[in-house]
Amino acid sequence: MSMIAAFYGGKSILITGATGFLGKVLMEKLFRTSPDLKVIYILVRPKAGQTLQQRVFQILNSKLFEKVKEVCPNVHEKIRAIYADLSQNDFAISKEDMQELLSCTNVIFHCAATVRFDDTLRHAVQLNVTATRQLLLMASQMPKLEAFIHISTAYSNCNLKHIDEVIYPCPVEPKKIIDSLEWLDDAIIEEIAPKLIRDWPNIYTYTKALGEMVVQQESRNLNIAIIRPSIVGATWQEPFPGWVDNVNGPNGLIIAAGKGFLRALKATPKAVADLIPVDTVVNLMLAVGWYTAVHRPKSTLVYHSTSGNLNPCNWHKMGVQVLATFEKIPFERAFRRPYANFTSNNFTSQYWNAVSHRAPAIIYDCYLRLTGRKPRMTKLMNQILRTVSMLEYFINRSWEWSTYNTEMLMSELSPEDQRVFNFDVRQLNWLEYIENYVLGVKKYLLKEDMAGIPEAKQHLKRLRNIHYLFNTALFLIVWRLLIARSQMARNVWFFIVSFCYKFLSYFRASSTLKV
Ligand SMILES: CCCCCCCCCCCCCCCCCCCCCCCCCCCCCC(=O)SCCNC(=O)CCNC(=O)[C@H](O)C(C)(C)COP(=O)(O)OP(=O)(O)OC[C@H]1O[C@@H](n2cnc3c(N)ncnc32)[C@H](O)[C@@H]1OP(=O)(O)O
Ligand SMILES: NC(=O)C1=CN([C@@H]2O[C@H](COP(=O)(O)OP(=O)(O)OC[C@H]3O[C@@H](n4cnc5c(N)ncnc54)[C@H](OP(=O)(O)O)[C@@H]3O)[C@@H](O)[C@H]2O)C=CC1
Repeated sequence: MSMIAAFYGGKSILITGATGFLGKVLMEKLFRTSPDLKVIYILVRPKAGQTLQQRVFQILNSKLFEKVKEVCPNVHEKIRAIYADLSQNDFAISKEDMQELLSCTNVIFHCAATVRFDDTLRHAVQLNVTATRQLLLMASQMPKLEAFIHISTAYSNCNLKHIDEVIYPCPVEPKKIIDSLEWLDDAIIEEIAPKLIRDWPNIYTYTKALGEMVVQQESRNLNIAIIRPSIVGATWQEPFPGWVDNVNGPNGLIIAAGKGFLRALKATPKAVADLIPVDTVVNLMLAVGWYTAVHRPKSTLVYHSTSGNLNPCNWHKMGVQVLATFEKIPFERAFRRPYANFTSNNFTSQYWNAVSHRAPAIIYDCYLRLTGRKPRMTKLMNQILRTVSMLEYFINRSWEWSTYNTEMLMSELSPEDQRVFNFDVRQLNWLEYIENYVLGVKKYLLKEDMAGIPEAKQHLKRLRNIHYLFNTALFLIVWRLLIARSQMARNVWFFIVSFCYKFLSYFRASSTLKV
């Protein structure tokens, strides 16, 4: 019997960010392994014209939840969506809902955040810092609360090279920042933002670091733990391999590469690609929830959910496997054949951007214009290059994350819990994982049918022929222009032609002699 699964039985669990990538997988696993849990409260806002109920309905009816519905047929009754906007005072939760949350919650998983790298400082602080403080305040008024699990990121201290499982202080107190944002206007905030974030690469990682400090300062006598995942990727094993549902992090790049838009990347091939499957992170979260509630560690423990320390894979290996998978299972209607260069040199990277990205986009847009259609490729390419430039920081560096607490927890689990809540990334086979990942992107993100693979392969063959034809024509045009203008080029040309002619004559003569 799994002790962790039993622990969540009969519990009321509050999840923020349940509609996000991590949150959905967390709910799925909770319902599947502890179907006798009492209720999962989720704080949700209406979005994209959908009501709360419609959003929950959509999640529960997705492929991700197919197994859950077998194990826990009354899952609809066990999920209680509460209207909340985490960027508002008191989260804009009604009095009655707040009362219920305060009196019933046993465990909190705080996943909600803005993960955009370019968010405004005001919004990112509201969500990643102030909302965390507000939730901690609520938690301190919950008499039945046993554990508060805060999800941060392994990159919250990416200004350091070696990162321990401790909370590092930020140069400016979070409280000072929260207070000053109340009276500063937006223009001034954006002006001071670069000075505040110093050597953090973006507002996201900086505000996540502030969020951790808030957790430390406002922990009161709560049982709190912090989990820091690195780059969260598709599911490894559960509920099935390769599930993924948004374009963040590597996902968007895999699409861009598979569709042939992205053919060069400024990356350091030997740098560690610290990906961690989302189900591994969720298993660790549930184990940490149990451990924090049952063992009540004296201080706030930080757990790294990273792979580089235990089972490293670098960007070169990852890139090669991604490309190999595109060969086997290509994406449909690719713009160009998937191919890529990793370069760590600025100049070469600019060159590849011009030749491999911008030029084909401009040529294609000319073609669209000539055929009376609206040009769109240059805009799309600019968008992709902007995204890539935001991610470049993370694919050109390596970090060392210590994992003492995570390993300690692994050793505390019973063999059954180690199996059901496996977060031992040493067992991960990267090649298999990446193949399933790319397949998952194709199936669950692009919604492409496997039956379309032969046609996709045909399309790639056509693209290869167009590529050869285009290159040959380009070569001949350039050469013809050179010959017209330069004596030197003409001499070289005559030399090559006469050499070929002599070679052919010799070859013909020797074969005639043999006969
Ligand atoms: C010797 C070597 C030889 C090598 C040979 C082999 C070479 C092989 C090479 C293979 C080529 C490459 C293959 C790929 C291999 C894998 C590469 C993986 C690289 C992975 C890099 C990952 C780095 C992640 C770092 C994460 C660190 C922190 C982790 C976290 O804690 S949190 C989660 C991270 N958060 C995010 O990822 C959010 C990032 N996104 C943003 O901040 C914003 O979206 C934005 C990028 C700033 C863009 O903002 P905009 O307002 O301009 O646009 P908007 O958001 O509205 O989106 C516009 C459209 O763009 C789409 N889009 C969004 N994100 C991405 C994305 N990541 N990739 C692609 N496209 C994206 C979005 O969907 C919109 O589309 P539309 O709706 O159609 O308009
Ligand atoms: N994905 C990754 O690679 C990594 C993620 N993390 C951390 O994991 C956590 C979850 O990330 P992930 O699931 O990927 O992110 P997503 O962007 O997929 O999910 C974010 C969640 O936060 C919710 N949210 C955002 N703003 C509000 C708001 N104002 N009110 C209510 N809810 C809000 C979103 O709700 P809605 O659906 O309404 O937008 C969504 O449910 C975050 O704390 C992130 O920092 C850490 C390391 C890596």
